[in-house]
Amino acid sequence: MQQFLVTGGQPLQGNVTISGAKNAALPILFASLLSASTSTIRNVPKLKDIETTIKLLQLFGAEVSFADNVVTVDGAGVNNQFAPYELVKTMRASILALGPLLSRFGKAEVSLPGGCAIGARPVNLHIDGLRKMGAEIVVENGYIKATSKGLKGANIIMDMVSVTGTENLMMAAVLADGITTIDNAAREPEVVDLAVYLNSMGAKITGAGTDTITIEGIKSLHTAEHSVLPDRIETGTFLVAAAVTGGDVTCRNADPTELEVVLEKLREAGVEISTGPDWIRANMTGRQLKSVDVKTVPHPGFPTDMQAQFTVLNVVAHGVGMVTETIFENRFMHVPELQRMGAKIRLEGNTAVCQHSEKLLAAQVMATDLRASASLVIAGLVADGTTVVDRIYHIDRGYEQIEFKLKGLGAQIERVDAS
Ligand SMILES: CC(=O)N[C@H]1[C@@H](OP(=O)(O)OP(=O)(O)OC[C@H]2O[C@@H](n3ccc(=O)[nH]c3=O)[C@H](O)[C@@H]2O)O[C@H](CO)[C@@H](O)[C@@H]1O
Ligand SMILES: C=C(OP(=O)(O)O)C(=O)O
Repeated sequence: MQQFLVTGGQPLQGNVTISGAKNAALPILFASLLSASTSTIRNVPKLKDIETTIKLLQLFGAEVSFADNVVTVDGAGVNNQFAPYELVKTMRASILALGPLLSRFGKAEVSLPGGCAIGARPVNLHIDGLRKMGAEIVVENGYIKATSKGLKGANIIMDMVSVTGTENLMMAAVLADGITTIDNAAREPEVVDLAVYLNSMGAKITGAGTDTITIEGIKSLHTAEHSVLPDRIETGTFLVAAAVTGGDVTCRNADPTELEVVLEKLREAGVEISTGPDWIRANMTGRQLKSVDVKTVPHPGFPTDMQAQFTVLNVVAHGVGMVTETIFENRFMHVPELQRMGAKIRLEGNTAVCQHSEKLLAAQVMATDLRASASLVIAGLVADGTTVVDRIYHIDRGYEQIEFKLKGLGAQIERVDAS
């Protein structure tokens, strides 16, 4: 197992290039299963989750190549609709195989993803929506077994806003007979990027980015080319790292329109934020960080995937900041680890009350999930001494070459094999 050794004290300075968004690339790769033609997808980040997805696509019978952040998928040979637990358990987004396989082949068997560190994360909304479209679904022996004699368009009202739920149903509806509407749909930029990709393959989707998405089913999809949108969470993570280290960082290949709330919160925290069409600069030189209250909600509100990073920001900042998590029931696993570094945080229900902590001190800490890992690395960048972050396979799920990017900004961080 590998660890990061992070030595604090260096303000981050310079430019960093943002990768394509994991949470857009994953559904887009699964969507390529809907077509028997070849898709070319650019700006795909080289991540563990992408490797897992490619393994799954190959297992289904697709021909896939991945080089220089470009993936090509030829779906002509897909002849297997079984997603085994061994692969699914490492990546929840594997559930996104369900809609496309069922829609194109009339059958799919996908392992239940199971719970994870941040919460139970059930998939009932995916299943209910597909049933509304006429699928027969049983859940037994840990697998979702779905069949259909041809999905039919339906009016689906989602009980809760679900990102992958919306994506799964949107993909399934593309080849269904008739018109599907998804109400209370997720409005995340990654949902929009998936719709843009599907439409470039010939799908008829309108309303993505609003809470009602309409999909007119068609018979088949054709070849397509698409470039994945920039990763707003990776961008936000680097901006927070710049803020807490008192640095000056410009994120290149970033999209400021994707993370307006985060930028507003950073401004409120005293960070000088400037933006251009494809860059965002966070300058903290000579400024004092102030605590901010954040509450996670579905897009366009404050993203849960930035919550752990803002917890660290509030520990470094002056004042008391309340971080409230409303999306996942167990997304404060980073708190006890940050406390080991001297962070003054008190958990009150689903709120972390974060107090300015004079000094963070290096410690051995354990990453428990993707964004928790990012928060521990950020804390290490400001702590006195060398922090050891264990279980960094979590961070490799979602951050492309994070240590090289951080080193490029002057950080002291090394990847080592755990002794
Ligand atoms: C691969 C991907 O895109 N992952 C993102 C996606 O996860 P994901 O799509 O899994 O998250 P959801 O939007 O589905 O989850 C939101 C809430 O709805 C609940 N729920 C969801 C589905 C369901 O069938 N039943 C149910 O109760 C979940 O437990 C959670 O409490 O959106 C999350 C919320 O922005 C992000 O943190 C993840 O990074
Ligand atoms: C929770 C996340 O991802 P996933 O849904 O893939 O677990 C995340 O990206 O922060």
